[in-house]
Amino acid sequence: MRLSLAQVSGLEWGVRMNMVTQLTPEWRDWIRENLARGCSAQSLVADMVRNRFEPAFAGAAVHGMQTGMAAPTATEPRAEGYVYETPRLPPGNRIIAADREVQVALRVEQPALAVLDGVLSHEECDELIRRAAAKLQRSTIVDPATGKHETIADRSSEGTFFEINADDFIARLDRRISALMNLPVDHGEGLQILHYGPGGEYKPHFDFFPPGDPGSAVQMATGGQRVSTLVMYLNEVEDGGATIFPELGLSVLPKKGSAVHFEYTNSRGQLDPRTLHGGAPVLRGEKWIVTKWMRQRRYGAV
Ligand SMILES: O=C(O)CCC(=O)C(=O)O
Ligand SMILES: [Fe+2]
Repeated sequence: MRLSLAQVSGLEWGVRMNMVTQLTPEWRDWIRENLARGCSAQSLVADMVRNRFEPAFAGAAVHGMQTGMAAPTATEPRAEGYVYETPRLPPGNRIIAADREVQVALRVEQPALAVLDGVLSHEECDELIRRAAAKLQRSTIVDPATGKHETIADRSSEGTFFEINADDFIARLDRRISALMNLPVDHGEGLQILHYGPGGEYKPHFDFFPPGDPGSAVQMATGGQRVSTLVMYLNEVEDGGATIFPELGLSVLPKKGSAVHFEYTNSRGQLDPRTLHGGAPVLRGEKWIVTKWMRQRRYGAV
């Protein structure tokens, strides 16, 4: 059973400003069939935008299905494409992550996703907010065409980041997160802090770089593709602000010190389109998160 985006996050989410941000099964089939016929992703996105799809959503949907369909071999399940391997996140009800014991609250197998409690202490959450508030800037995303960071309307939040091992406090968190995500510290991008005020949201997107976009090559030149994400919640949100997974009908509600972890690049380099996700609008209060993205290879000097 899959819930539609509208059911997951309220009616204003599915059709926003008269723009469509959800896929019916008919549109899904249309994309799949046209990609199989050899139509370019660009032409499909253009057709969708003419049919009132929100451009960023259309791009993410087409690229997601394209990567999900990419390079299957005779032994792989053709319909789904993505081959699920042993999750990187360690098994068990509790995970010892360097200096802290983390509780697993929920696991999903496909995609490999888990909700984790107690990743950060409340004091650590407060300290991260205090440090970030001092240097907040408007968030940027990677422009698909140029690979440059641009401010866009789809992501109404402010953010800042901390270099890997910036100081003892950040280094301790980087080590803990690396143990939890089961990848070396130097595969990680610097911790990224985001702040959403009332109405702030992050529309559904993929964290991996879409393979067809010219800008992705720029992003992937160092460290390769992103492989997994840990979104940690730094405060309690009065209402709204869930991390939503439209393909799963799953909403993860923010809880101070908890996190959601998901994996989307396997050892073959395939990308899992089921990890489409977004930050639903904050209805009341504010939302602070800190995100860690891990790469296939060494990303930065440590
Ligand atoms: O705000 C959220 O819950 C999701 C954030 C997110 O998707 C990201 O940081 O990549
Ligand atoms: Fe994301």
